[in-house]
Amino acid sequence: MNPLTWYNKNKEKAGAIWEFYIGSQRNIVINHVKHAKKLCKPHKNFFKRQPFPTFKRIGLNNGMIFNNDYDSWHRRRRLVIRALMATKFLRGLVLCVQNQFKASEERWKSKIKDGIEFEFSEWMRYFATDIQTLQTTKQRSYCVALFDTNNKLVQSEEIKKSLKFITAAKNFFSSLGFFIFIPQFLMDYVPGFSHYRERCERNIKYLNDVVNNIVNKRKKELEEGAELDSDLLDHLLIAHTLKDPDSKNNDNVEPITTKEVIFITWDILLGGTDSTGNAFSFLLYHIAKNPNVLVKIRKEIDEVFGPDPNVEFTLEKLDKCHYIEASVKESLRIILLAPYNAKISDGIENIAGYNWQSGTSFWIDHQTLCNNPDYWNDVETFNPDRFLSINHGGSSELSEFQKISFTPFGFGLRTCPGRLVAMNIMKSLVVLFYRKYNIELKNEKLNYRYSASNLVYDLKVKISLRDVSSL
Ligand code: HEM
Repeated sequence: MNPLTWYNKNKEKAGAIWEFYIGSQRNIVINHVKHAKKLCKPHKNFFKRQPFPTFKRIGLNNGMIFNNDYDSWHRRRRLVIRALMATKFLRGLVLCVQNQFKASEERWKSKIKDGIEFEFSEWMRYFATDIQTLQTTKQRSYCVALFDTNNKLVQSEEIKKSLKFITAAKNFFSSLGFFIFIPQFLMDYVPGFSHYRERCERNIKYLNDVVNNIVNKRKKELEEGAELDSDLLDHLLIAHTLKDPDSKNNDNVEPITTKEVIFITWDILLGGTDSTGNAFSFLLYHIAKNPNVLVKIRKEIDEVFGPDPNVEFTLEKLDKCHYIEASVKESLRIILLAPYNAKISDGIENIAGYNWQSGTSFWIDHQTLCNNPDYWNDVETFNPDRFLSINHGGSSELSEFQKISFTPFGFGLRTCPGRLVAMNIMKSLVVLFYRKYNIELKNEKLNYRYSASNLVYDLKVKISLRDVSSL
C-alpha cells in the first residue's frame, strides 16, 4: 500500500497533533503551524533526524543528510553552503542548464515540427541527473541523450556506464521508502523482503564505488597540477588546504579527508537529483492546468529576454523573473516534495500544552502546513500571485504565519542547502521551455507516489514549437 494513502487516511481522522508507530518507535505528527512554530526555528534542540537503523547499515548516516553528530555535520554543512551558494557556482549552473537543454533541442530538431510525445518525468529525471553529476563532479553523463534517442545513441563504454548509473540511482530512490518503513526483522528474515534488501544493498555498493572512483580520480588530477574549477568537488577537495582561498580564516581547521569528500558528494547527488527533477514535473503539470499562469509567465519572459527565443541568459537576468519565481514557489507549496520531515528533540519540550521527553520523534506535516485554509486563501488554487509582493504586481505580502509554514525546503538548522541550485535550475527550465515550446498534457491525471519524497510517474506530454512570429 502507498504509505501516503495510509497516512492521509489517518490524518483525516486526526486533529492538529496525532501519533503513529513504526515498530516500537512512537512518532508525534504536528499538523498545525501554531505547534510547528517552535520546531521550525533554527535551534539545536531540533537538530537530529530520526536515526533509521537501516540507514546506518547502508552507510547513509556518514555524510550530511542523515548525520546526527553536530560537529561533523556542521563542518561539512559550512563547506557545502559555501560552494552551492557561491554566485560563481550559480552562474555556471545557469549556463550548464542552457547547454544541456540546447543539446536536447538539437536531438529534437528533426521531429519537433510534428510535435514529440514523451514521458516527461522520466526525461526530467535524466536531465537532472546529467546536470547534477556535471555540476557536482565534473563528470559528463549521457542520460538525457539516451532518452532523447530512445537508447539508440552509439553505445560506447562511457554511455553504457551512464545508463547503468541512472538505473541504479532510480532504483536507489525508489528503495528509500523500504528502508524507512519496513521493520528490520522483516528485511532480515522474511524471504521476499530480505531478497529485495540484498538487491538494494548491492545497488548502493555499486553507486558508492562510482562516487569513490570519481573523487579519487579528480583528487589525483589536482595533485598533478590540474586547474581548479568552481564546481563542488574541487571546492571540497581543496577545503582547508593552502589552495583554499578562505584557509587564512581557518588556520586551525583540519583539511577535509577524501572519505569526507566522498560522503558529501554522495549526499549532494542524493539530495539534488531526484528532488529537482520531480519538483519541475509538478510545476509543468500545474502550468499546463493553468493557462492564465502561462500567459503571465510568457509575458515576463518576453519582457525580460526579448523576442529572440534562443538568446543565452545569465543568472542576473533570471533574477529579474519575479513571476516565474513565484510560480515555482506556488508549485512547491501546493504539492510538497518532502511532505513530512521528522526531527528528534534534545531536551524536554513543551509543545501543544504537553511536556515531551527528550528524544521524542516529531513528524512535521509540511503538506498540511502549506495548505491550511486557516492561513492560506483558496488553498487548492494554483495562484503564484500570493508569492509576489505588491511592488511586483502580486496580490499581497505573505503573513508571518505563512512565512513560517512555507517550508518546502525544510526548516531550522538543516534547511536545504541546495535551494538556490534547485530554484535556479527550475527557473531556467521555465524560460527554456515556455519561450519556445507549447507543452500539452497527454493524460489528465497527475500520478505520483511517496517513497521518502513524492515521485512523479507517467506524465505524458506532447511538446511542439510555439508560434513566436508575432512577438
Ligand atoms: C526542489 C528541489 C528540492 C527540494 C524540494 C528539497 C527539499 C529538501 C528538504 C525538505 C530537506 C530537509 C530539510 C530539513 O530537514 O529541514 C532537504 C535537505 C537537503 N537537501 Fe534539498 N531539496 C531540493 C533540492 C536540493 C538540491 C538541488 C540539493 C543539492 C545540490 C539538495 C541537497 C540537500 C542536502 C545536502 C540536504 C541535507 C541538509 C542537512 O541535513 O543539513 N537539495 N532538501
